[in-house]
Amino acid sequence: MKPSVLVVDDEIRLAEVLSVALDERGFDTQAVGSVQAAQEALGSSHVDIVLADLRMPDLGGRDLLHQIQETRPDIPVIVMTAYASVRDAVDLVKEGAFDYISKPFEIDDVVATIARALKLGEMLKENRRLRDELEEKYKFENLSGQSAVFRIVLQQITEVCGSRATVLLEGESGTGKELVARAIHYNSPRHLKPFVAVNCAAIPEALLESELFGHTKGAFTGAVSAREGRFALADGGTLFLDEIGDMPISIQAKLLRAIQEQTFEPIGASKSVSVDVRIIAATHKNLRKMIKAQEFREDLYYRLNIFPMAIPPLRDRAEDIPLLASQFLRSFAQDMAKRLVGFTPAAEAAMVAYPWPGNVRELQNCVQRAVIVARGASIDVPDLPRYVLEGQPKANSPSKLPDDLDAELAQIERSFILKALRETNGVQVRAAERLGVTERSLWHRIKKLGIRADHSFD
Ligand SMILES: Nc1ncnc2c1ncn2[C@@H]1O[C@H](COP(=O)(O)OP(=O)(O)OP(=O)(O)O)[C@@H](O)[C@H]1O
Repeated sequence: MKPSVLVVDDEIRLAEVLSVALDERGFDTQAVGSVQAAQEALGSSHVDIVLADLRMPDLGGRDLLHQIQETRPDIPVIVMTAYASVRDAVDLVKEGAFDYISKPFEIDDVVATIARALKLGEMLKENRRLRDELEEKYKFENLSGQSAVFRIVLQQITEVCGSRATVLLEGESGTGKELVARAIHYNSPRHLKPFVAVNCAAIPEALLESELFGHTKGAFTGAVSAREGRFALADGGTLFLDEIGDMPISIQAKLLRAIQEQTFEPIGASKSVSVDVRIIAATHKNLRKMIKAQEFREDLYYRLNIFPMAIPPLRDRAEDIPLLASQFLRSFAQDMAKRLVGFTPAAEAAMVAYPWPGNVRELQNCVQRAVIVARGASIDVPDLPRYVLEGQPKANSPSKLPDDLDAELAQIERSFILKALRETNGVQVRAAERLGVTERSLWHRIKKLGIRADHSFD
């Protein structure tokens, strides 16, 4: 396809002459006489490059440049100007125009400038494609779950994503905290700026301060050159501090100041650096307990805990397991080019009943493995890792296979729940505690199994 050029000049004759000359050089050119006409052309046809006259009587080249930057940032704009206005054209280049050409111009110069702009345009389009892909990946529709507890999470993301509020995500490992953090960022006004993640548990204490705040050249042995920290890299965007509970107490004061005042000194620097960074922190540890044990600063906790979100463990939203599992199945089967239609009811029941201590990550790994080993059209019980099945309370005689696994598992679950209710005189909070599940999870199971509240529990 020929590269398409839009020429905008109120002296329409000039625009047309240029257009003919460019067409002869292999371009597909349109000539229009005003900014409004240019906007229409941009809206209705394919345009790679815009050549706009700086001065036009109604809206000028500057207005058009700004509009294109807003709406079509991947289209480079070349400004055409009379010699007397070169200064203004230079200003427009500073404001983001690709280049300027001064009238009267040689057509070869124009073609050379367009060729350079096209290269840039291709790069911008590629960047945009990558960014769209990334945004698509973290759009929060990609956070799957329809259970009531998970809907609360989705609702909270909607509430908080538009603001700059610090978010504290609390939840077990593998529950999706990082995915939630990304969903908040990519749905916030900061989405075009970086999302920078730091796993505080994975970086040795001696390096963490420099990793976060950067250092000057020679600040310490080994600092052979200056390095920007993650705070500076996240400027304008979001800094995700994962495993904040593992942040050494020695760095917590500096972190608190950086969050509070949005300034910090890189190691070895005498001047402060100012940034504009939104913080999302995550932890699987109980920070309140850590405060009591003097392992976490209380002031930092309050600063982080502006908008707390509890990300539920998978066992508390067991009704989401089939949905998540089939999504993972589809994606892994596609990656491995395998034809798999789904799970057998028995395999699904086994997954729903397993408590998934590693949460969604563990489920994802389990499905991946099952997709690899599956030989039939559906994933069946033997395709699941043994631990998923062994995670179930064992049947009376493990060597005897049940004829109906679903019914067998339901029966086992039912008898344990009844036993727990009996031992706690029907007090569900205490029965849930005994069974190591939340009250909500127990309630769902009671409902699913049809255990009546007035049951005698025998
Ligand atoms: N609701 C969800 N829908 C789809 N995929 C999910 C969901 N929650 C988590 N995942 C997937 O599960 C995996 C673990 O999620 P993530 O890394 O966000 O968890 P985490 O809580 O940050 O874990 P850790 O505390 O161990 O860092 C990821 O591959 C993620 O894509």
